[in-house]
Amino acid sequence: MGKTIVLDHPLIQHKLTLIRDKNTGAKEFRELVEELSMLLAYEVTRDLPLQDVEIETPVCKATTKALSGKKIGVVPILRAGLGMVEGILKLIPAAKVGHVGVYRDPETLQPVEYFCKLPTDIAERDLILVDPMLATGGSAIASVKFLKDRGAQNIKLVCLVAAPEGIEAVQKAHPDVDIFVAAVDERLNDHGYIVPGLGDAGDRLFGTK
Ligand SMILES: O=P(O)(O)OC[C@H]1O[C@H](OP(=O)(O)OP(=O)(O)O)[C@H](O)[C@@H]1O
Ligand SMILES: O=c1cc[nH]c(=O)[nH]1
Ligand SMILES: [Mg+2]
Repeated sequence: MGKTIVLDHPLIQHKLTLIRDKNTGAKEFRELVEELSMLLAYEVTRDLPLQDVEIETPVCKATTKALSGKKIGVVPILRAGLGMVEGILKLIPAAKVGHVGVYRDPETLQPVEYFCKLPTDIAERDLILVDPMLATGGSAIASVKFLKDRGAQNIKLVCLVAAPEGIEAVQKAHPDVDIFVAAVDERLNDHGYIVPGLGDAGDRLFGTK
């Protein structure tokens, strides 16, 4: 079974409260999602491999650590996942970015796939799949399958707010995928929205409501 890691650092909890507030406008919402993504990325990349490098400090020669160059891919689930990309790229600028387009049908809540553009060497990369919201889990499950069908083997799912139902569904469908979240909320409402949640992340990021 994949692990679910809840990242409850005080800075993360504080910024989450700000984006949950319905009075937070699109500009501040976008900035906070970027900052939160950066804070999550710090923990998500904790297991990146290092190698010894020889350098010379102003004082002496030294053997120190540097990233060994593991290939990473960041894959946002369109649209809302786009809001998380810049924050992660600030920490790992060499990562390549793939895009998976999935929206949730508002009536059936079933995921509808409409776009996919991935780096050609996707199978060699460790992937960080990002979406602010994990509700029923349908979109994330379909996106992980998308990536696996194209050869991806090592996928981490990174979300801001998750419902217990969504976590359980992803763990069941893809037990090899670890999930990193800033908060696990109470439940889903009758319309499949996370309670208390933050509303529709895509609409709040892009001002489409
Ligand atoms: O876990 P699920 O029940 O599948 O719901 C979560 C999905 O819903 C939202 O996307 P939405 O369909 O609103 O598309 P958008 O990002 O284009 O707004 C959200 O960003 C997730 O992708
Ligand atoms: O609460 C929710 C559920 C799905 N998608 C969102 O953007 N928010
Ligand atoms: Mg949306």
